[in-house]
Amino acid sequence: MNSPHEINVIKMKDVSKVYDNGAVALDNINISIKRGEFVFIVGTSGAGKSSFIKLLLREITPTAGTVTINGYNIKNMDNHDIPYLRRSLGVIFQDYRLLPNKTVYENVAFAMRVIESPRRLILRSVNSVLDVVGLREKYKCFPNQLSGGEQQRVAIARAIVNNPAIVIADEPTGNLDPETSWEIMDIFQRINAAGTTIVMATHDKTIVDTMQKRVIAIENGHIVRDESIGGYGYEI
Ligand SMILES: Nc1ncnc2c1ncn2[C@@H]1O[C@H](COP(=O)(O)OP(=O)(O)OP(=O)(O)O)[C@@H](O)[C@H]1O
Repeated sequence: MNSPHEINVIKMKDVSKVYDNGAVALDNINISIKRGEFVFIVGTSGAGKSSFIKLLLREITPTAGTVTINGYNIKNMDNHDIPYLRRSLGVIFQDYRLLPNKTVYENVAFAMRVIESPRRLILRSVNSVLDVVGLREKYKCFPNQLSGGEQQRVAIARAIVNNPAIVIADEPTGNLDPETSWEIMDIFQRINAAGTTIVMATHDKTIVDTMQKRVIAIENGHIVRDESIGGYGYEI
């Protein structure tokens, strides 16, 4: 079922994830994230953050309960709905994951080619998102000719080029120095201000404490805190 006007773009109801070896990564999680929210996911190592993110990306399915993303129940989806779900999500990782032998332009355009967007639309959209991340002049560069921060900006451009409802970022500033991290956060703020929901897992205390956004803290597979304006909450 696709309900693009649903207010909750992410919903987890009584969700548990138990891996094959018996490890309980998530235990009875209940959350709703509304369209346009900016949410930090925090927690100590092994708390369950990656499992939470993997559920959102449908890399794993819940052992129990229901995960609904942009109106799709990720567990019992029709095959023809899967590309639509993917299109409603933009994903950014700590290690950028760019294609090394493609230029900046081609890395971003690739996300549109795989969904068979028309060439003219690709040209217009890629130029427009390269403007958003401030990399229009570097469109011909290859990833190894860019700094870490620039590579992450390409990854952001690629994540947003298909206009997703939700951007999921897993430790996007984990490899970056503080100043560059703030450049990335400025871009996220702008994307969020334009209406995109952002869910970001992070260990960066300064960023979480400064941004004053919703914070969901996970510990031992449980949500131990969910504050609409929160802080990091852990000593580092
Ligand atoms: N594929 C797997 N098979 C078995 N157990 C797993 C698997 N992935 C994670 N786990 C276990 O599930 C629990 C939660 O792990 P998860 O990776 O979600 O934590 P995390 O909060 O992302 O940690 P980190 O911050 O270190 O990445 C841990 O006890 C982990 O050992």
